[in-house]
Amino acid sequence: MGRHSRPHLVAIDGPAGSGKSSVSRAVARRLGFDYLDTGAAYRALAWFVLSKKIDPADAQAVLAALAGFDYSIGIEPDRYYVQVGDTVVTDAIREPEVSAAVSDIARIPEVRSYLTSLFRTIAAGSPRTGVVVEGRDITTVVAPEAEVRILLTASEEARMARRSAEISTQSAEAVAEQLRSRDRADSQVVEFMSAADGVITVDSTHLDLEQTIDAVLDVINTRREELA
Ligand SMILES: Nc1ncnc2c1ncn2[C@@H]1O[C@H](COP(=O)(O)OP(=O)(O)OP(=O)(O)O)[C@@H](O)[C@H]1O
Ligand SMILES: Nc1ccn([C@@H]2O[C@H](COP(=O)(O)O)[C@@H](O)[C@H]2O)c(=O)n1
Repeated sequence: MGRHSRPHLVAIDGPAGSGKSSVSRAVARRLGFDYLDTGAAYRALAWFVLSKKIDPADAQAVLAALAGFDYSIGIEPDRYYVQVGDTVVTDAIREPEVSAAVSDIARIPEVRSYLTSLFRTIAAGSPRTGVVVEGRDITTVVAPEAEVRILLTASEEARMARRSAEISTQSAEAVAEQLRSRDRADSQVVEFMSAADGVITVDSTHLDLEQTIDAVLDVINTRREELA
């Protein structure tokens, strides 16, 4: 595919377990777009900080560590990986201790502005015609200019049930409490429970994964027709 001036952006936000990653990746595949998982960078930084025995709540120490944070991510939907230095951390960043530490990292304003500019650089460098970017503040902070902006929601009950179906090493109650407390902490820093002006809500509570992917594709196609 030849170079172009700027890839089209689809911005998707939502709470933990709403289906952002699985839906965004599938949508990117169908559109021939790249897929940028922004939560992976916050998680990778949390992993990096923990690996150095730094307290994630110690903002000064985290910021000092940021200088040595050598991060890379695969944005092709079928070549997804997350790497810090020479270490592939694709699976390690999903471990419960990283999930428990990540909100402390994400509340540090300098971390947010550093990663926001990294996300913009990565998305702008995509050789494809578009990028689906997902996270918590993509529609509002990272890419408020995106052509299509979507808030992907689902009831708390549905999100907990989906997440606990994935995790066999912890009780459903423990998984639910972790999800709830992460959303509570993250909500103090960014707004992702209700849609900002111009952001379209897709509620997947009563949809299965395929239906949700189709609903998001419908929103994208309608919006792109409006803009054409
Ligand atoms: N509409 C849906 N119906 C049923 N299951 C779904 C649906 N959407 C997503 N899932 C499943 O729910 C789980 C959580 O989805 P996913 O990891 O994509 O959420 P997320 O919003 O990226 O979460 P997090 O922010 O915690 O990383 C996955 O197992 C996914 O397959
Ligand atoms: N745009 C974003 C994306 C993520 N975060 C923080 O990272 C955590 C992990 O995100 P997942 O999508 O992988 O669950 C999340 O809990 C937030 O703390 C963020 O702040 N902004």
